[in-house]
Amino acid sequence: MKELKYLNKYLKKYWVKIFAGILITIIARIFSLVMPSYVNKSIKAVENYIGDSISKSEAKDVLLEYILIIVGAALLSALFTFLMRQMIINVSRYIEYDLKNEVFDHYQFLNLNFYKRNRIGDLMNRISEDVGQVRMYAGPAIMYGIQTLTLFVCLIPLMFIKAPTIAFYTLIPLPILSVLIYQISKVIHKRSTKVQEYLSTLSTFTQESFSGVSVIKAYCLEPQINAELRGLAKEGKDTSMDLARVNAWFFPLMILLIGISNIFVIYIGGKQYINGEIESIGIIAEFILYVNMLTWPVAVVGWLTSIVQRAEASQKRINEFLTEQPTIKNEVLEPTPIKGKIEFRNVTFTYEDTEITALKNISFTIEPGESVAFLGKTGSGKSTILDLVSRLYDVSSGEILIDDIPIKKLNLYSLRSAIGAVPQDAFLFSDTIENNIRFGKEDASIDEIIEVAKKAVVHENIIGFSKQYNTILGERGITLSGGQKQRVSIARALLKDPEIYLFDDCLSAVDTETEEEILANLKNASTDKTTLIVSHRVSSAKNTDKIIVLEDGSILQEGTHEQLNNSEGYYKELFLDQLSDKD
Ligand SMILES: Nc1ncnc2c1ncn2[C@@H]1O[C@H](COP(=O)(O)OP(=O)(O)OP(=O)(O)O)[C@@H](O)[C@H]1O
Repeated sequence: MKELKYLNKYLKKYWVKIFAGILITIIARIFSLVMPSYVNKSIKAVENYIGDSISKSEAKDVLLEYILIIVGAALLSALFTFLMRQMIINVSRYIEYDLKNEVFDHYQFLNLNFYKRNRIGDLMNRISEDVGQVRMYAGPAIMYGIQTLTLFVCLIPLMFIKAPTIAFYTLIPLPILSVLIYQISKVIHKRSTKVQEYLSTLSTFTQESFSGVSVIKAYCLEPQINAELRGLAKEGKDTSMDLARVNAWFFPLMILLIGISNIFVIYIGGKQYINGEIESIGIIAEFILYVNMLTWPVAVVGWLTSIVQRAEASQKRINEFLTEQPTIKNEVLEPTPIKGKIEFRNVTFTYEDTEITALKNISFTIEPGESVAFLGKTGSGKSTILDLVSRLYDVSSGEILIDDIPIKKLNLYSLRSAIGAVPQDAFLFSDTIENNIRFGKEDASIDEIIEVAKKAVVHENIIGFSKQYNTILGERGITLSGGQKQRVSIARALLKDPEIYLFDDCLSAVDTETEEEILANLKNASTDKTTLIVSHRVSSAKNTDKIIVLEDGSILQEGTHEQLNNSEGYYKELFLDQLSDKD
């Protein structure tokens, strides 16, 4: 229960509802206890009539009164049971909602490293499956727990008062039932976890097969994929059958043990009646009803134990993530305005997970409003520089200053709000094109969106779609070409109108003519903005104020297009190469 203590704050938050729910549960149970004793009384009244102790009309009156009491108590019990579910089950839904929000909010705060260390499927599982298991503790477990406790506390003494011998024999099979249900629940849990695991393997496999269908077709891999799927399906069938087999024991076992209890009641009760130890046969009927009332709660004891164990395991998994602290923290609460000067002082950066030192003792300064291009072979560290400017990572040694202030002394949100980043793999949400661009500025008008789309040279493409800016992208809609995606992503950054632009090789998928048009527009849009452009093409770099060529994490060359073109080296070779390609 150590891990589940985490939920106490939510239980406190909803204590009034929970308390009311508990009271209502107790009342509902007490009303349900009325019926068996009135069934007994009714049978006794019939016996009295048969034995001529009361007249027919007296018997009729008494029976009518008892029936009304039974019906009234049943209705009240039903009403309170309804209210009980409304209270306690609703609370568990509120807690589930709060916990999901808390976990999701926390995920948002964690660094990129966290996402690299953990699989997306696992993150999703903890927020859905695990929170669902925890809800079972916060709702049904509390509800059934109170219900069972109330019933035990009220009913068992009552049974012993009414007929101790029958009560003793009736109760013998019930603890056995409880233990058996607990054991079965444990096996069910183990096997259903296996089924869950299998389902996630199957969905990953099918999702990959559908996403990679063009590769599968091109390489004629259909027979292999089918064979693999058949293998998986057989595994799935076997695990599900295992689960079904153990599930099948649940109800027969319950019925068997109720049956045994009922036989005890009839046998022992019958014997006692014959011997005159109990005054009416009605008591046997009353006890049969008690047995049936007790069966589910007794079974629930075993079930609840396994629910609580599962919830504990799930909360442990949730807590593992909730206690994870982001390494990149905002340490400055008040907003810090950003002008756009960027300085790297002897910056070295090593990725923790791969231990690759992507930048080695790099220094450079970019003045506000300057544009700088970063060139170099793949893996030379260009994108890493941009990630460090956004403070997606903190440097391993050295220092980054923005407007002459160490980056850690800036408000993280002010910094990121002042940056318009266009990543290498443009990511677009499964939403309309309009909303994807609006991401850059939530209150932007459609005219503003069209204006930036024009600057990113994607407007013509968009109006070519039948639904134009309302075209849905992604799985539910159309797939944009690589170049179109990049340009929508550029439009999004332009709409943000930030102080610093970070363009990470974001024109690689557009032809050189469009590239030039976009670059000219970007130049106009970003005259007073600090602009960092990562590229493999000289065409993207030649009009910038400065070019930095990287090699293996170090600066190889630095200067303007003219300066670098007039000296031998990587840049000049690249320029000549690309010039001849263009020709
Ligand atoms: N998130 C990451 N985790 C671990 N290692 C990384 C990560 N990103 C990049 N690296 C490694 O750091 C080095 C520099 O990568 P970076 O992406 O900065 O290069 P790049 O010059 O932008 O390359 P490209 O031109 O291919 O985009 C590479 O060796 C790469 O494998």
